[in-house]
Amino acid sequence: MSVLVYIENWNGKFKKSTCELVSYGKRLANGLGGSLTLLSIGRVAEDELKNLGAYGAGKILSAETDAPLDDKAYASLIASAAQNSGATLVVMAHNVTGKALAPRVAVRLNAGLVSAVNGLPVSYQPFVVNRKAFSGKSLMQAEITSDIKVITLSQNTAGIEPFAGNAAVETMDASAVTSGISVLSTEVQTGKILLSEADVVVSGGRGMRSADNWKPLEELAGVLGAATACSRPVSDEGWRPHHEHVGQTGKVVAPNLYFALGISGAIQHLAGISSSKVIVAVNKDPEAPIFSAADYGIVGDLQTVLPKMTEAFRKLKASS
Ligand SMILES: Cc1cc2nc3c(=O)[nH]c(=O)nc-3n(C[C@H](O)[C@H](O)[C@H](O)COP(=O)(O)OP(=O)(O)OC[C@H]3O[C@@H](n4cnc5c(N)ncnc54)[C@H](O)[C@@H]3O)c2cc1C
Repeated sequence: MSVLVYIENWNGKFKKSTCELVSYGKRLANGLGGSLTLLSIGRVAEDELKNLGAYGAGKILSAETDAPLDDKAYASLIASAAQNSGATLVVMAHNVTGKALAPRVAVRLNAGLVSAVNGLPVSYQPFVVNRKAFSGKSLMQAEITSDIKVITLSQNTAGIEPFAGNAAVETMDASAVTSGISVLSTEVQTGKILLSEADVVVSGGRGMRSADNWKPLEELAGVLGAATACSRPVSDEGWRPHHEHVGQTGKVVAPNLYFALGISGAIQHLAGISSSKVIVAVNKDPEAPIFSAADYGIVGDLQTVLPKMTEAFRKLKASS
């Protein structure tokens, strides 16, 4: 049973999450006793593609096109690559792109689809996976019984395992990509760390008390090179812009480090941060639910804890 992994690029570059996806694909292929093929769509330099050899990539199909990301066209390319490479398992990231493409690919391949998969399968035969359910509050097991299967992997749930190997890049004909979309203009956000891509996120809740108190949080974010975020009531109050709101009805983030400052830890907030690798919570209430989700917790008042944290990180950075 061979595996096809769709690898998304951002302006011709891959991210750490791509390495996790490739390494995951390799482990799946090993578990199934088959081979791994990667598919890249867009313009990516050969060296960037070959770097993925260190994570288990053997064969990489590079479909070079300048067409904009168009779900219909991309899904058709991924389905063709799966058919041509004989893949019976297609894997994508559980991000905005993967969530849009996976159902289209599954329909084209007449495949069963399970999204938001958590880590490696529970068993390969039958093919059973854990997936996040109830906004990430619990895990459910799902079996895919169709011959061809499609899954999307939740970020930071499989880890990265290095593999020794060289990747061979093959060009795939992308002339079939005829997009029904033409991009009229693009506005690139500059100077700020994008929340969805940030490695570190510093997030504030109603415990920050008011819009005027945000300076210390921004200072901590500045020292850490982090993106800033907030809970929903904070953006509803207008203390912070809506695009910073994280959770079930806001952005889903998956940083390596998430600071929850004055956030109670409601299930709707946790839904947006459950893929974070390490969660640090600061709250004055020792019974706050956020402490059950956090890896590290500080019980204390933000007004005293936050400046001390910033100072400590500043010193650490200066000495390293
Ligand atoms: C359908 C639906 C969808 C929702 N979607 C979202 C969503 O996407 N994202 C989201 O965030 N919420 C969402 N909510 C709201 C959610 O239920 C919670 O109300 C919200 O997350 C609480 O925000 P908070 O933790 O900032 O505020 P609170 O619950 O008020 O918590 C504030 C915390 O700060 C602590 N605190 C207060 N002062 C200090 C201090 N000086 N120092 C340290 N700690 C202090 C308190 O102990 C408390 O734990 C949704 C709700 C519904 C019904």
